[in-house]
Amino acid sequence: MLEARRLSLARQSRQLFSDVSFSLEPGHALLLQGRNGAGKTSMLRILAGLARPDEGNVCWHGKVISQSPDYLESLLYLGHHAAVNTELSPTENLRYLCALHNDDSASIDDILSAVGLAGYEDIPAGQLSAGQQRRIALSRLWLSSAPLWILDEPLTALDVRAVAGLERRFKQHLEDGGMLIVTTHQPAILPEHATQRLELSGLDLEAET
Ligand SMILES: Nc1ncnc2c1ncn2[C@@H]1O[C@H](COP(=O)(O)OP(=O)(O)OP(=O)(O)O)[C@@H](O)[C@H]1O
Repeated sequence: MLEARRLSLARQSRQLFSDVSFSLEPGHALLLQGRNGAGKTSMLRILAGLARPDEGNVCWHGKVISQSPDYLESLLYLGHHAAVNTELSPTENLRYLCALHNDDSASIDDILSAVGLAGYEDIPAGQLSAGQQRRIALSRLWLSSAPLWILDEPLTALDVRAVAGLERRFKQHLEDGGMLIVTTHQPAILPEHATQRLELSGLDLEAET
């Protein structure tokens, strides 16, 4: 189980969020919402252990994540600019990812087909469209066995078919007992019954309206 305990963060003398707590159980998703600049990415980075809050902490199975050596192995984090080597083809990018995940069993062709890149396997990623490059990055979701996925705007640049494929992958991950924390402007992609919502108001932004 993942627990956020009384998280607070200020940036550029603005309080982004204050005293935020939640817990996430296996099989459940958390949808993080809020307008531009509200602090969603900042929150995701804290939950992934990439940044520290001003106050509060994040616990994984009851232990603070900085003292939980297995946390990073349990986590798949995909940021805004998910890493894709633009000089390598989709197949080569996936070979590299397989090596990273110590996975020699994955069928690269099957994964590329699942993410809709059949026919583009051997073209350098730099010559592919933004959405096709995004699909390469998202193929990590087919490779990883990490129980906790933290994804920052994963649907950016994706077309309707790719979004549908991702929706199926999310559903399967949750049914397998995985957990998902995600920011997206298309909340319908998440199963309603297994999803909790957390709205970040970007506290001082409220005063601007
Ligand atoms: N490392 C940093 N140093 C200073 N300010 C930062 C830093 N990271 C984020 N901020 C500021 O914190 C605020 C929240 O940024 P954040 O990226 O978390 O928002 P967001 O909700 O993800 O926005 P968007 O929907 O536009 O992606 C912004 O005003 C941003 O300028």
